[in-house]
Amino acid sequence: MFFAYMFVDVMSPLQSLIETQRGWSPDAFGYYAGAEYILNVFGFLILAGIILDKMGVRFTGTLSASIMVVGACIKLYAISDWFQGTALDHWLSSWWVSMPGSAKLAAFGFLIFGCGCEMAGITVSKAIAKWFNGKEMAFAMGAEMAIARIGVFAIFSISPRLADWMGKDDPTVVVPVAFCTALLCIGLICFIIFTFIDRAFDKQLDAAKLPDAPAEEEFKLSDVKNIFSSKLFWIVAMLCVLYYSAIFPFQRYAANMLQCNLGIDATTASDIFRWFPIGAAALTPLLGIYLDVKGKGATMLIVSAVLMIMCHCTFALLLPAFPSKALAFSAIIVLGISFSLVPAALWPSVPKIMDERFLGSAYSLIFWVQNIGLCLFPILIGKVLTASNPGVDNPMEYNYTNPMLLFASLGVLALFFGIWLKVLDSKKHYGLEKPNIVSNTEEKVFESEGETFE
Ligand SMILES: C[C@H](NC(=O)[C@@H](N)CCCCN)C(=O)O
Repeated sequence: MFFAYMFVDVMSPLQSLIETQRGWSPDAFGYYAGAEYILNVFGFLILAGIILDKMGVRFTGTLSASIMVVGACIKLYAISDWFQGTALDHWLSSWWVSMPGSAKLAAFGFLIFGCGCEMAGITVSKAIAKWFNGKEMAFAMGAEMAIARIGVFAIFSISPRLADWMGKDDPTVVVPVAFCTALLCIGLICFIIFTFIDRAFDKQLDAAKLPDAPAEEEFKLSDVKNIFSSKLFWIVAMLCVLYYSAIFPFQRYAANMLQCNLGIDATTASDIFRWFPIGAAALTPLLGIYLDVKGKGATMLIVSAVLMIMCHCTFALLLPAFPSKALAFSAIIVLGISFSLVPAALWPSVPKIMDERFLGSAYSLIFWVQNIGLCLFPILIGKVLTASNPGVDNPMEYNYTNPMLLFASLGVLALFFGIWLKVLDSKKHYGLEKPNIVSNTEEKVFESEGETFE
């Protein structure tokens, strides 16, 4: 996931460079960024969850890592000089002309990569739930997410520098993308090694099972229907989509937003923004430990939404009026804290309320709803940015107030769902506020076939 998250954001600090070098407008950049999620939204993620529950972690993980490598290679080719001027480039550039051929093919590669990346995300969550069942699961998930966030930190730090590899006068997006593609190949090899370790772990689990233990229930397609008909599922999924839509799409535009508000170059903007994932990386595992030992998951979700609203309002209204690096830096750090609370509380809560046999599908359905937002919001933000800046050609002069207010409004809605979840939890005792370690020994709410959360 470290390498996958690096690849996801490798172009984020280079928005202005790709605009000047390949003619991608903010709109085109928005379409490219949203492409990561398109196939997932059109059902691939649901299929991925079913594959995961049917075929297991080892098969699905290897498949997903391979898909990421294929998608990355397509994107690398699309932005390379080799693709420029080819027949395919001419043909792709001949229709929907506001989206250059390179942007269309890069978006296609990113779409393939996105299928692998999300499939890998649910696989990793299910694998952690299996390996840490009854133990420090929230800490383990927090640590995994922290490693992924360090990937984002790393890529925001090195991407602009790798782009200058050939010299500051001749920057290129190809070197950073090629570098991350190579890392994905290493990631695939790492996962193949993990499959051997996981097989050995399964043997240990089988050996530890009592001979007369009841056979585990198999995953059934009707489980998907049951998950969909649950109110609690929808609250969790809505909270997830609203919150994450104000984070990941923001990440794509953040560097440029800082450049425009502070009048700084891409490297300086990335150097400020990279502390956002680092703050999240440092805190998520600690909050995971807190959740394992003390609980308070639903409260964490509420606090997180409040912090996010404050930060996006700062970027929308305060930073343009008081363009200070210190202010930008403080808001980025607070947003990092917010971004450690939701993941630390949300993902480890899912195994508390879902049965293990359809945990893959449960994660995939939440990811699916989330992906709809992650797909649409970069596009919407690109459109709002273009509409709010009529006649502005210089990518250093955009006014980001409206896009940032849109992100803040998502936070307000997420806050509403967080409060609803907490109220429901206190009435129906789902155990979301309880410590993780204790609740693992208690009965899951979603126990028997056909039963919904309530
Ligand atoms: C674990 C969680 N991941 C997700 O929410 C993914 N569905 C989205 C990942 C976006 C980058 N492709 C997280 O990172 O908190």
